[in-house]
Amino acid sequence: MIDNKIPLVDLHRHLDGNVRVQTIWELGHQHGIALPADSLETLAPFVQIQGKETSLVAFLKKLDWMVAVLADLDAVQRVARENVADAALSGLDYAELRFSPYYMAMNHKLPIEGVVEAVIDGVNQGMKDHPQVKINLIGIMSRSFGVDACTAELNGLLAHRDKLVAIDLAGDELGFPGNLFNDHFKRVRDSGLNITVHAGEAAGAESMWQAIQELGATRIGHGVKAVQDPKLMEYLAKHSIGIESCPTSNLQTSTVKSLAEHPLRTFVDAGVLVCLNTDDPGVSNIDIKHEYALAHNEMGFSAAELAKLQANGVEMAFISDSERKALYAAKA
Ligand SMILES: O=c1[nH]cnc2c1ncn2[C@@H]1O[C@H](CO)[C@@H](O)[C@H]1O
Ligand SMILES: [Zn+2]
Repeated sequence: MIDNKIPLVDLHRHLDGNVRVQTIWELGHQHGIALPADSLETLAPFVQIQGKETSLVAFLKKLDWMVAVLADLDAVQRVARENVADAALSGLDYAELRFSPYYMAMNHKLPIEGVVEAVIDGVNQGMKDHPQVKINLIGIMSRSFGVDACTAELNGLLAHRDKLVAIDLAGDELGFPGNLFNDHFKRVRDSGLNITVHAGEAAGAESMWQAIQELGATRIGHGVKAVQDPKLMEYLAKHSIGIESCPTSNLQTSTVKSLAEHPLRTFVDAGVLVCLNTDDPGVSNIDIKHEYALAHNEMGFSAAELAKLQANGVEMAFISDSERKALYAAKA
């Protein structure tokens, strides 16, 4: 299902949505944090989706235990390091790991900038241990905690601007629309970082227009609702706005009722640049190969079409052309 001549990438992957159940268990015990279950087996359903949730916000609750155990910066570093190991083990050549330092810091009042540094350190250690995978980091502003929290979060992220490739906006899209964050993204544009925004997931196509035209997004996370707006579809194709598609996540958040309703095929037919991603692999209990298998077995994509999706991911990556060439060269 995977073309071995094309680099395998995952561009939409939350580091704080990928904490191992075992790690939650160990950190909880190490730091005396009361967990909701008394064995690994009974803990899993609290942090992994069973079937599907009724909404995005319900899905996002599963991540809460993943950050509840981040009692100190060592814990943050460990989780970042393990994320690189997980990416390597799942066969990825390149991944963009995104994380929300405010969300990771808030339970134990860790310093936001310290969390950013601990993530960077952990990822660097992970890359030393697993040199077959190259990682870049995307900083997230978690919109669910409001405008001021996002300002503090952005301050912490921009202090390490040179260690990031982009900034994202994630969380409760319906409750906290993108226009609340216009000023934040003005700062991001001034910093020169790339911009990707979660949009058209819980809210409609208008949220994607806002992300592109006002926030300056050049990639969109999910973008499921674009298919309701033919003008937007045309715009996405014409301007090569990349869609980071995450089919399993879309099912589990009830963004789509079934895979038959998933817009991946519509994007491809309309000439929109789109790639496959995991979103929150720990919460969904999947890896990237699962998404390719799903597209093949349940959504009718041929091997050639999967290869195109795989290559789209490389094209959409926030890397230079020489880095893109190096990724391909390593596969030759
Ligand atoms: O699928 C998603 N849609 C929107 N927000 C998400 C999704 N997955 C995780 N987060 C959000 O990203 C931050 C942690 O990286 C948290 O704000 C979490 O709620
Ligand atoms: Zn996401």
